[in-house]
Amino acid sequence: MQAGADVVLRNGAGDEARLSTQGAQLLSWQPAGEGEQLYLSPLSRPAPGVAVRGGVPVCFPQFSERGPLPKHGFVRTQEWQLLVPPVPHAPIAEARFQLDSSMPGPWDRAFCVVLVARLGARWLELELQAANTGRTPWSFTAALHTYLQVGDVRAVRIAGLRGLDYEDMVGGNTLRSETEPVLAIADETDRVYREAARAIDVTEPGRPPRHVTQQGFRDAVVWNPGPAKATRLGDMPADDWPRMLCIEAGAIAQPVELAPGKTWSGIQRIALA
Ligand SMILES: O=P(O)(O)OC[C@H]1O[C@@H](O)[C@H](O)[C@@H](O)[C@@H]1O
Repeated sequence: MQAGADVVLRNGAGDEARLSTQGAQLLSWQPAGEGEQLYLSPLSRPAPGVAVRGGVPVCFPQFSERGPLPKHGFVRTQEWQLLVPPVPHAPIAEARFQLDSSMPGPWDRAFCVVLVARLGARWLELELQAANTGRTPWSFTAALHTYLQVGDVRAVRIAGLRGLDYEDMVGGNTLRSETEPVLAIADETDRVYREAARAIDVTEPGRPPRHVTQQGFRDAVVWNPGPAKATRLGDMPADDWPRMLCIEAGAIAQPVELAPGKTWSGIQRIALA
């Protein structure tokens, strides 16, 4: 069964992005004159309630398995409402999606989440807003789970993480400190870098460098399943692991507490050099 409707953003510079109303998930970003920037698994079969492997899934109100809800929360498999459709050829094309607790779901909190996608010339920004529309406080963790498309992850260099503490989920969940000025990926990597306020630069031969910044989100995740885990994912070709690299903006190590009537916002922006 078909899931979600496509929403296309086109700006005056000729850049294009495509999102789905299922999960308000960004699926494609193609700046004018450049190739596709996001990885989307050819084995992903969109269907109601099924997560799509690739693009930018929105993880809310739970990151990964750090709580009782389904992994990465439930909004990535829900149908969102397109609030403001994009205006074609504007200098910055924008679309706005919303999901709230008026529909019964697995989380008994009164909430409203909004995802704003903004497409500028050679940059793309996603903003996640969360509002407590009820009378009792609640807390959440969240992430914008960005799958960058890369030629070969083993040739990619990731700069900007040195000096940060990170939770190493591959190395038995230990807390370590990043000593490398530049990170290279050779095998499974699954790390939550804390207080990642600095820019992360992703460079590889034959592609313009990608400059990833974030606001509101305190943590950043670097994830690649590596060859062994990739064979167990089921919705991605096993030999595609070198073609993707997740650089995620997250509110993870310290859950965000939201009082009644309050709103939180977090942004991830990717710019091509
Ligand atoms: O397979 P999923 O549910 O989309 O999750 C993918 C990965 O998402 C990452 O954010 C997590 O750090 C990994 O631990 C996890 O495996």
